[in-house]
Amino acid sequence: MKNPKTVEQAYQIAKEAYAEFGVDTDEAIKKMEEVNISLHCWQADDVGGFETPDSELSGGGIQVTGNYPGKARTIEQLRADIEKVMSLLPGKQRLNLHAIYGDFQGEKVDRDQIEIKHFQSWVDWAKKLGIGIDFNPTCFSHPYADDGFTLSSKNEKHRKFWIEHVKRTREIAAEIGKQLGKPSVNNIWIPDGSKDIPVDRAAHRALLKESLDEIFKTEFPKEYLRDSLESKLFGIGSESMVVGSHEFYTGYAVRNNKLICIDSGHFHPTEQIGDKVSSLLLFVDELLLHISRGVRWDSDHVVIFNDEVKLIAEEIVRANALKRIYVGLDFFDGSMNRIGAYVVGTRATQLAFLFALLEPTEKLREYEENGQYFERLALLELLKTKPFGAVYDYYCLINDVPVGEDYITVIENYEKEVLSKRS
Ligand SMILES: C[C@H](O)[C@H](O)[C@@H](O)C(=O)CO
Ligand SMILES: [Mn+2]
Repeated sequence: MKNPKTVEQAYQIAKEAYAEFGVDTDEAIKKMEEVNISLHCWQADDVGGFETPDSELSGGGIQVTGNYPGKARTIEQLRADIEKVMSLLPGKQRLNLHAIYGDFQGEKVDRDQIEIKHFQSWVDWAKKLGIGIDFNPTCFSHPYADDGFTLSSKNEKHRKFWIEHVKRTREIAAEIGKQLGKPSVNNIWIPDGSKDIPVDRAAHRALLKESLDEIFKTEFPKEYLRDSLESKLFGIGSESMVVGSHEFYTGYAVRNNKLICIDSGHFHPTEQIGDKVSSLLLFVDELLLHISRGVRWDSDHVVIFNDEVKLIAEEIVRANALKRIYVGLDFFDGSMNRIGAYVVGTRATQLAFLFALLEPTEKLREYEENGQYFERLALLELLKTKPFGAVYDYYCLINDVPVGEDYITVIENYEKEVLSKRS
């Protein structure tokens, strides 16, 4: 176990190193309070949900691979897992819930029938923990989504069914926000798309617009509900067209004052997601992030502290926009200890924000304005070798959570004592 004295000493050295650049490490740690990460419930059970005891992800252009033992099979198990994850993370998190994770008590409740009563036990649980809850309609793993279309379906019966589902998720999210005293972000992502070259993109996009107009007819107070729209470039089985493209939702969100959700796994691999932040923030009030890691055709690998995530955090901090950003995660990996995956991914995201908060941005801007480009590049490079790990360790220490590799043993023990005993 890490010796707290050593952690403090390392922090003092780091504090001095950053002070040489005019950066106050205490202030950076304080600012981390504004980085309130929404933990996606679906990493704990491979996006199965609780509609039936054996619910599994199907379709939707997304896929979970791996069969590592210990996935959560009940609400109680999922809550225990999330609480375990939270006990290993500094700062305060939120929970991001999908509509298929209701407390249905063995009753068959179709998606167009869900109500707040199915989520009340989640709200009560969140109240106890003092956390907020975000929400999502689930427009996949359902027979009415099997043909690849939901809100943009040409089948009127199916389209109406999904419109009703999404309307209900907005009502539920608004009630969650009201009861918890923190707005709930209801993020709409639909899988609609086409494997091969479609000829009627226009009709599907017109239908999606019509469906959204109908869904958003009802207004809810902003302090209870935020509406967000998530685009995607392609999915598995929707390689040739996704109806809800980036252009579609950017246009819709700007015109209708909605949040845009940027999922970092949903763009072309050479696109820099961080580059989008300063543009979008000029035209929408707030953004939702789904921090993920795309690897080849998969958009949902466990987040690591890579250049992609670093740039996203840097651009948000440089734009002084932490208060306008909701940070969520979106990855699902069934090939490793799922609790470990959460902690690695969330800590990596926190590390990216802390790294950004430790940047001497004013100095870098000064170099840039003077045309001192070598100096700008040199400083950016030097920052990569500064002791930000010691600052993160100290952040963990003062939050009373395991420092550094200490969390690995805790998770191994949880696996031995809890996860391995699940059937
Ligand atoms: C389960 C989520 O809704 C889903 O991952 C969505 O956010 C997405 O990113 C689909 O690729
Ligand atoms: Mn996503």
